[in-house]
Amino acid sequence: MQPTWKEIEQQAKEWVVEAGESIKEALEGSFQINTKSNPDDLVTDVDKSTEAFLYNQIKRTFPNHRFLGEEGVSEAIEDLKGIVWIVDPIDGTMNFVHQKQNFAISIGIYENGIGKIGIVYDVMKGELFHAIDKEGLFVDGVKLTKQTERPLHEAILGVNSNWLLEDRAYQPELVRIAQKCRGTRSYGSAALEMAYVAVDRMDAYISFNLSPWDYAGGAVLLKEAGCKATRFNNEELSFLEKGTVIAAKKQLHETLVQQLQEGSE
Ligand SMILES: Nc1nc2c(ncn2[C@@H]2O[C@H](COP(=O)(O)O)[C@@H](O)[C@H]2O)c(=O)[nH]1
Ligand SMILES: [Mg+2]
Ligand SMILES: [Mg+2]
Repeated sequence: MQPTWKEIEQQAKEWVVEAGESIKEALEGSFQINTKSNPDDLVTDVDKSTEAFLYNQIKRTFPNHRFLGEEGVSEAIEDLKGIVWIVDPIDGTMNFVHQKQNFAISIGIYENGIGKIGIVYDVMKGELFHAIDKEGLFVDGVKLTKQTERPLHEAILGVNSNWLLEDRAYQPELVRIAQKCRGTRSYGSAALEMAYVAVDRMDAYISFNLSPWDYAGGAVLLKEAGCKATRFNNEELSFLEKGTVIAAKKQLHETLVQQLQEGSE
């Protein structure tokens, strides 16, 4: 008999907490640090061992489920058919290495491309953001029901200052948006920043260059919070390709997409 989404979510939550304990132990010792696409794109053997732990648990327990992870522990996948676990074992590796905090384990479980379960676990704070499709958003088992829409001038916006300084597409529009909002914040973990929008600690999060595993978990949390997460051009997020992300309360999302589109015309 197929497990229920509740049973799958419960199992996934247990695994992320167990993985978090191993990550905390690793932080007390030494670990290997390497780089990937550029000198600032860090990866450690803890990222890889965490992904391997989650992959092995999933394949042992749900053998017909598929896996898409950042560190390539499993074979690559070209489609989202069936049930796919999209996993970032440590989102915010730079923070893990430099700060030993402000990082998360992120899991999005998708069925034929539709988000069914989202889990973002702040390992050092022990804060677990979780959601099942159509069942609401929870933090550590407590359901969140309140979401406040705020206009741009009253909004806290999650944006990395790099996007405002570098000569990038949309840079003038992003500067104008940053000038209009109440304040900006940057935590260096898309998974955490999308969870913060979902639980109303920020009103929007904007980023270039994110991978599906950075946002697959947060996208489900945001859907259950009644928020919206799309590409800058309002197209749906792809869970197979990198790209831009705007995650926000619904009305603010519309404002932000409009302001970005106005500038790009
Ligand atoms: N300043 C930049 N930050 C980036 C970029 N791409 C992603 N990010 C942020 O870092 C983490 C990377 O995730 P990890 O799993 O590799 O630690 C991601 O969540 C974003 O917050 C970038 O090009 N520049
Ligand atoms: Mg990541
Ligand atoms: Mg990662």
